[in-house]
Amino acid sequence: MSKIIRIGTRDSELALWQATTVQQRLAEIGYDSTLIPIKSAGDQVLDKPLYELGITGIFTKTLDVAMLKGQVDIAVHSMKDVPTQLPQGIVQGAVLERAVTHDILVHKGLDFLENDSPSTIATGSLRRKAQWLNKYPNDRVVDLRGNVNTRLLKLIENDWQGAIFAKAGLERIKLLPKDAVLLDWIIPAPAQGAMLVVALENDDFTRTAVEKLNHKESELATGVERDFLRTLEGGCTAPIGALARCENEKLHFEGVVFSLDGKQKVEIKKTVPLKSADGLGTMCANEVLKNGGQQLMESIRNANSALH
Ligand SMILES: NCc1[nH]cc(CCC(=O)O)c1CC(=O)O
Repeated sequence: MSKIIRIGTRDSELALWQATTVQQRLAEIGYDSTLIPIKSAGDQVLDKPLYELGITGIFTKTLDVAMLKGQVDIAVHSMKDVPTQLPQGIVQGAVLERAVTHDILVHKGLDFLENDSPSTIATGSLRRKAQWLNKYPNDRVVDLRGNVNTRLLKLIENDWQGAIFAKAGLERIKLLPKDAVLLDWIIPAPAQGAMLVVALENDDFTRTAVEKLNHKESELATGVERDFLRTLEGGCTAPIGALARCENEKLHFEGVVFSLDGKQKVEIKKTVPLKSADGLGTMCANEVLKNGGQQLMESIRNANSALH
């Protein structure tokens, strides 16, 4: 039996690039597909910081609903935007080979790094904010929302020295400035740089097709990072970073949770043989919780609930 696979996607340039990539990859292995762009709630509310909206999965929910209603067969997501708990009936179909994982700084000249006066850096991410303030405690971090294109425009329009982006996102839509600075000291979001295809659990035809796009090492690394996040977060948004890399049959992991002001952190680093990487994310999260992470997460939860 053959059918045309309907690919649900957000309608931002980045999301469309990612969905088109999946469409091409499916075509290469003999499957026809069609793109169905759908506006997500996360793209519609632009005047509030994401963490104030207090919902995880704001970018993915609309597509989940479309899939559960039978309007699309798969959805393509930036994996870091996908909640660690997938909705009932929806499963991970494939993790595509991961692109660069790190953040970069887009700026208007780097003189601000040398002089002593405080700079203003824009980001909507608690994780980026906390890590920037940890390194540059005198700087000001302002909120920045919208899709990648919108955020680049806002940087140009405002009197800020720079803004932080995922390198992978800007590369994909060919908007990465040549002089952007790699922020390799910022630990990325769990699964940053990876694309996830989700499918319906009971759709064997589509799952068999999509499975062929899965990249084993990317699946393993992002799985460990998301286990770390899932164990720590308890459903709330928090400044959590995690990065796993596979190298020479080993998996290198680092994970961290920061206080909102970036002043405190609890981190962990571990290297294990690839074969025994399975429970690593959960184990590392439990160690972080034991070493002060629990108190950090509680104060973050209290600050979050004061917002709502
Ligand atoms: N939060 C939005 C988002 N989700 C995924 C990407 C980029 C691609 C990726 O990180 O996989 C971005 C943009 C950004 O963080 O600058």
